[in-house]
Amino acid sequence: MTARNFTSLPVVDISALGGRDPEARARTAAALRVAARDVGFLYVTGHGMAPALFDGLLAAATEFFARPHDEKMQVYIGRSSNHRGYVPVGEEVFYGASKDLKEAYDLALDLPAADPDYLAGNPMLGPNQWPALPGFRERVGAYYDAVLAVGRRLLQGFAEAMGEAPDGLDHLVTKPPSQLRLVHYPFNPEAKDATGIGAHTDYECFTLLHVTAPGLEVMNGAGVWIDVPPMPGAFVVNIGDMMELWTNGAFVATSHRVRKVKEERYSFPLFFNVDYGTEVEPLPRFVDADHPARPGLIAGEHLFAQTAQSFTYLRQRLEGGTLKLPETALALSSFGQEARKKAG
Ligand SMILES: O=C(O)CCC(=O)C(=O)O
Ligand SMILES: [Fe+2]
Repeated sequence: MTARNFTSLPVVDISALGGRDPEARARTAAALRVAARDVGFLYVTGHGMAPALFDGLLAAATEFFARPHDEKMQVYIGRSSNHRGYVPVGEEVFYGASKDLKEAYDLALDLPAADPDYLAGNPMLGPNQWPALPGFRERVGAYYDAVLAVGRRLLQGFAEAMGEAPDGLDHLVTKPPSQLRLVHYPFNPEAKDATGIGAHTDYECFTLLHVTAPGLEVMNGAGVWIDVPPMPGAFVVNIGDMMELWTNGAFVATSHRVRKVKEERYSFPLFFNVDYGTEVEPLPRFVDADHPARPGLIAGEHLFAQTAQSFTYLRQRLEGGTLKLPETALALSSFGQEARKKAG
């Protein structure tokens, strides 16, 4: 078995990140580098998040998804200009045209309505749409703040793993379009062939995922789907498109999917991103004659372009001409193993 033909995920304890012991930090960064290069997915322990935050998030999500459809549609994502709110079953269609069997509630950094980027029409930045459920905003907001702080520490570990100074990327994260999704996969015994979520890579730097049940599968270098069961107390972390690009493909944005669920399932990915306007291009140390630099991208435009191609309400705005894709927009599945397969 070569390292890229992994059959399980590495586990990395990140408690040394942000600490005072540079050697322990460097060992953590080295472990992150191996995991990012050989697998693109890992379990992260030692993150320090209190269990009550997960419990509060799950309770809030359970209450929200149990509300009647009409009530959830009061915060329908298509009512927002910055991609926040309720995503009903069937709204999202991934590459390969699988209609996912899931509903979601999407939020991100909760900016004031007076934020200049929001007022200027940025499609990803601005305020959240909050449902009128007592305690929802408090519990979900507390989780968001805590997981984003873990993400900032992890970014320092990945920066060092890429050969940068640990704080070398911090200045790129001042107002990031880092989205938290509350995803509910209902159990449907009738569904014969529905995937929970079609195969894809994540569009940001990396993802911190908390799930309640098995179902996630990741593709290894041989194209074989590997099960990723939840590990209690650990985050599942995966490399996204931006880190694949910074490393010119040395780190892999590993394709993943959720197969048809055998039980009701909740999942909570936090997609950690850099600021909307960040120009991401391969770092020079990853470029040589055998590895020519891939074209760069604007982080937020990439996120928006990918999102706009997979959400029905945005595709309708594109078709209706009220919305335009950025000029640099790539097709879906331009990263990860699927892209490698397409390239032959
Ligand atoms: O539900 C999961 O386990 C993964 C969800 C996911 O991959 C995503 O939302 O991007
Ligand atoms: Fe994903």
